[in-house]
Parts: sequence; structure tokens; C-alpha cells
Amino acid sequence: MNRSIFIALDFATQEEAIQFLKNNHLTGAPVKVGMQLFYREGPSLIQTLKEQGHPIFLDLKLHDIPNTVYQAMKSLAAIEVDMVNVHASGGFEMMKAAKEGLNEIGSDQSPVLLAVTQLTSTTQDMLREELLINDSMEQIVDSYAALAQKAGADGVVSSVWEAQKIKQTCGDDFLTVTPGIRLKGDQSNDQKRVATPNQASYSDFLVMGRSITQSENPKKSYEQAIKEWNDEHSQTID
Ligand SMILES: O=C(O)c1cc(=O)[nH]c(=O)n1[C@@H]1O[C@H](COP(=O)(O)O)[C@@H](O)[C@H]1O
Repeated sequence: MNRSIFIALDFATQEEAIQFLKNNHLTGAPVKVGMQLFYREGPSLIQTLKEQGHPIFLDLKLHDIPNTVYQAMKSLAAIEVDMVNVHASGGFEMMKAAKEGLNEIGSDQSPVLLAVTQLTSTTQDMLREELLINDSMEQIVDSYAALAQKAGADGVVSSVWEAQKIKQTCGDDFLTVTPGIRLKGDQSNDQKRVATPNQASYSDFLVMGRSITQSENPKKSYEQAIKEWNDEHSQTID
């Protein structure tokens, strides 16, 4: 899969999601399906999106005991999406079990496994005061990424601000997928570690929801994000 921006389809129903894609001429664009939509519509929605040619990131953020995650990943692998994720805080054995579950269908076809390091809605203060973790955000994200890689994950989800360090630690081939993206001037809402597309030079994939889905002109916002991101990328590799 080429570097691309996944549109977060955070809609209530399949009908709304499909209408959104159709009305805005976004049929075929990479999409992320999260809990809200998948819990309601299930695998049949995935089938519909696949038939329309969309690369799919199924974002269910699994976090449970290793055996449960192993069995759940076997079920998800059968749906044949492109990427799935777990919470890295589930630990090494859980991430390893996730990979084994996905590989049951044959490792060539199995979806990319990502591990969420720290949610982009989490701040340094929350780590210290609520989760009782005193290390810096960058240290935690970096060491969770290294653990995820050791367990067999193909990449991690983090904010843009940790992606460079992840690449240094885990290598260029280890994928960095970054949500918390906003176009200039857009509200950050519940997101805390936010960035614009042109700040995302170390990301392999961006995830963008509301800056596109709530935009007055979603197609234009999507294209603007791609352009800003590509311009930045071409500057860094020149
Ligand atoms: O795994 C994710 O996709 C994810 C991880 C994370 O740390 N932060 C995060 O925002 N996400 C998802 O990315 C999307 C971001 O949506 P917007 O804030 O509307 O752009 C949502 O669907 C979140 O569930």
C-alpha cells in the first residue's frame, strides 16, 4: 500500500458513510472504519466498501488477554481488511498473539498489524496524574514502538510528534500511522497532540476524520491535505 490518507468514517450508519463517500466523489479513497460504525454494521459494511475499491483500516483497538485477542484476530483476518490495530499497552504476549491470529490465514494475505502507543487525546499531564506514568510521552511511545516491533507488529499509531523518533529506533520500514491531523484553522476538539499535514514528514499514513468529514467541502479538504503532505515530503527527500 502506498503512503496515503485514510478518511475516518466516524458516522452512525452505513448509509450515511456510503452517501458521504458518494456525494463527495471519494469512492475508492482509503478509509478507516472504527468502533461506532463497525459495532452497528459489522462485516457486511466492510464487504460493501471493498467492492467499491476502498483500502480499509479496521480500527477496533483490541486490548484483552492474549488468547482472546488471538481468536478475535483470526475472525478479523477472515474479513480481509488492509490494516487492524491493538493497544500496545496490552503487552508483548498480547501483540504476539494478535500477529499469530492474523497469520492463521497465511502471512502473505494477512492484514498489517498496528499497535496504538498512546492515544492522540492523551497528554503528558494525564499520563502523570491519571495513569501514574512518570516517563515522558516520547520515551513511552518510543519504547512501546520497540516492544510492538519485537512482538511482530508492522507499525504503530502515534501522534506526528513522535514519528521521527520511532523511525530512528525501529527503522524506516516500520510503519508510522498518525491521527490527530487538522488543517490550519480547524478546531482540535478532543484531540491533544495535533499536527497539520505538512508537519507529518515522518508518517507513512495519516488518519483524518473531522477536518474532512465536517468540512464544507470534504473533497477539497482531502485534496488540500494530500497536497500539503506531499509538498512537505518532497522537500524533506530533496
Ligand atoms: O487508532 C486510531 O485510528 C486513533 C488512534 C489515536 O491515537 N487517535 C485517534 O484519533 N485515532 C482515530 O483517528 C480518528 C481521528 O478523527 P478526527 O479527530 O476526527 O480526525 C478517530 O476515528 C480516532 O478513533
